[in-house]
Amino acid sequence: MRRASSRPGPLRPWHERERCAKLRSISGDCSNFAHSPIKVRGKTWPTTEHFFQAQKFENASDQEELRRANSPMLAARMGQDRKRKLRRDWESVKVAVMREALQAKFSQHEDLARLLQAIGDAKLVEPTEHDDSWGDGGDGSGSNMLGRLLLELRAAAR
Ligand SMILES: Nc1nc(O)c(N)c(N[C@@H]2O[C@H](COP(=O)(O)O)[C@@H](O)[C@H]2O)n1
Repeated sequence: MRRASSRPGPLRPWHERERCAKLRSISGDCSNFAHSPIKVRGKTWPTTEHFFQAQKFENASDQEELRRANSPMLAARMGQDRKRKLRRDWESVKVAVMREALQAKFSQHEDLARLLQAIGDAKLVEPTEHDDSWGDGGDGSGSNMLGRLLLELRAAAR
C-alpha cells in the first residue's frame, strides 16, 4: 500500500496563488524600475533603482556614475557587481535607503500615491525566485521586504 508522503505538495504557481489570496505582484509603476524620477539628497534620480543602487557605494564619483546609468537594469547590474567600493555599513542601512527611495517616489508622484491606495488591502509581493530578501523567493518563502515597505507607506498615507 502506498503511504502518504510527508513532503509538501508541489508549489502552486504564482498566478494561482495570486488568484486565491489577496496578493498583488509588484510590477509596472510600483516597481523600482518604473520611470518615476525622484529628488533626493539634492539630486534627481531617474528611478528608485538608480538611487538605491548608488547608495551602496562609498565614493561620490561611483554614486554619480550609477545615477547616470542609461537604464534601471544597468544601474542594478552596476550596483550588484563588486568593482566599486561597497560602503561597510550597507547591510545595516539598506532597508532604510529603500524606504527613503520609496517615500520620495510616492510623495513626489501623486498618481502613484493614488495607485498604492487603489490596491486596497491586498498584500504586495515581488514574485521572484532570484530574490528571497526583497522578493518572495518565488515560492513565498522570501522576506518580501520591498512589498512590506510599500505596505508600510500605504498604511502611513491612510
Ligand atoms: N527579479 C529580481 N531579480 C533580482 O536579482 C533582484 N535582486 C530583484 N529584486 C530587486 O532588486 C533590487 C535590489 O537588489 P539588490 O539588493 O541589489 O540585490 C530591488 O529593486 C529589488 O526589488 N528582483
